[in-house]
Amino acid sequence: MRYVIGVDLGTSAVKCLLVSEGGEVVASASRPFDSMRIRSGYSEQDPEQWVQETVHCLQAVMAAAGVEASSVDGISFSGQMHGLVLLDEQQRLLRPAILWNDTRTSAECREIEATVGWEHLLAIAKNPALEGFTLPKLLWVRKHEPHLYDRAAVFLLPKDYVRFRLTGNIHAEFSDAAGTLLLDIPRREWSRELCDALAIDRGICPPLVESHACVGTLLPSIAEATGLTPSTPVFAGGADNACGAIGASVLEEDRTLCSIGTSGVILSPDRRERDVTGKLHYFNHAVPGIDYAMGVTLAAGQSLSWLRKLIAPSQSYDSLLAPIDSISPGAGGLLFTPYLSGERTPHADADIRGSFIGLDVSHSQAHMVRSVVEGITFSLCESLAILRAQGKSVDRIVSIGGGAQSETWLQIQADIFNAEMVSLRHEEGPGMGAAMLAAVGAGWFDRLDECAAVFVKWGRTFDPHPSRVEEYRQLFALYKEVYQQTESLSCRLKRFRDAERIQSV
Ligand SMILES: Nc1ncnc2c1ncn2[C@@H]1O[C@H](COP(=O)(O)OP(=O)(O)O)[C@@H](O)[C@H]1O
Ligand SMILES: O=C(CO)[C@@H](O)[C@H](O)COP(=O)(O)O
Repeated sequence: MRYVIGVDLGTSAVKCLLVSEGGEVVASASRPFDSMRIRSGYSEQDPEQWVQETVHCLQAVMAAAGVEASSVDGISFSGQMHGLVLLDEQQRLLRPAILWNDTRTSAECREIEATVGWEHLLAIAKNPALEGFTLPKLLWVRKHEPHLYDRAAVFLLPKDYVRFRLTGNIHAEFSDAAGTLLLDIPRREWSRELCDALAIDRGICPPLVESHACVGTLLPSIAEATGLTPSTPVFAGGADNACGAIGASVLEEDRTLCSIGTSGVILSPDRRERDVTGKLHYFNHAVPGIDYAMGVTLAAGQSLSWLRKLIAPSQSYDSLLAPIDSISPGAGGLLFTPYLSGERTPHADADIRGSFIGLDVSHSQAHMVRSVVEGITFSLCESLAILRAQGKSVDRIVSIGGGAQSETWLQIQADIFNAEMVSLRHEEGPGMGAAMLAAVGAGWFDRLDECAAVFVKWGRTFDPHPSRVEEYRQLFALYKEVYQQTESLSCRLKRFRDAERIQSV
């Protein structure tokens, strides 16, 4: 039997999967990370911790599976998007990584828009300047930490840094590069025009390769630490949302994905540039020749993990969600907006913050949990509504991520989205897409759709229930008003939030 390994560098953890030729997960391992939030809006992680925990997980899957190291035909990666990792001439880290959910860069976003122009930016990078993207972070470091910026020789995205440390080779691939705002998406090259306009040395951008390209083999020290052989081929991989889509067989325009991890995503492949108006993100897929449109809720699963940590830290997600099944849509008149770290879609607003509206003395913990689950799903429904308004008919959605582990939540997704929800038989997350990129890179299959036909195994289907669809239609209209009503309040509360504080989440 032959195997491949998919590594998913998530925000809350790294997960490694050892996958057989039949697409079965033979062994898996996961190790959690913390994020550092030294101020409101800041979010950083230590890239060294990513490397250590990845090596630990690789060692754990090899030990658990007990397979010959020589039977592993390749490793590939999926990773949290947009994070900035800066290296000096000696390829040493200059500072902690600034993550996708860090929103300190509003001033830099305005600077990019003013210098490049909105239309021009959309023509080249296909996206507006958003705080989470990599380019504004680079400009922030240049402005606030010039002593570090001056020493920067190259920037990397999170999974590309881990892959570099495992192979010694520096690369980026298109699906993640698209989320930097420095890629000329139509030309598939780092944008000379954007670099020149913003006075960025194009030499700081890493060389670009395809997602299934072989970029080297394991360093001897890594092979020894993990139990793999130094000749194991390593393939570039993709952005976590692209890999999540691959692992769920969302490869063509007729499919749509809902992913609820730390963030939440509605993603649909696109060959026609239906949305390059900046309402949704528009990125290269890790599937050759196709792009995708995507809307992002910054704190999706994170809103639930935040609530659990506050009110029931010892409860599992399963037991936290068990009582919400007996509560009706609308959680007894309680609405939640998940803007815990600002928002991206449909409100590109770093200053908005979340709210519970309608708290009543009769509300229990279960009402709060249900309203958080509903609020996250309403937020994703706003992205879905944009896709539908652009003419995409969405009747069936594949649901992945931590949020797809709960049947109650899957039914709520069906009722709020008014679409049939399909889960995967084994919810493995984007690591499966990474394993599939390794399987194609290793030559097991010529194309990802051929691989998907073998690897992707469907789970249960959840149909929308007409009466609940109607109730949620009415609640969704109220939910959408909460942003309008709280926007100015959130803005005026900002100076109180900005009081410095140190915490880890
Ligand atoms: N059993 C569960 N039921 C419902 N939600 C869950 C469950 N397990 C995890 N989650 C949600 O999924 C989130 C983690 O999803 P995951 O895909 O593992 O995250 P990431 O890839 O961003 O690190 C948690 O924050 C939580 O909100
Ligand atoms: O910023 C985005 C997409 O634009 C996020 O989706 C990150 O890619 C993090 O993903 P998760 O850790 O939630 O999977």
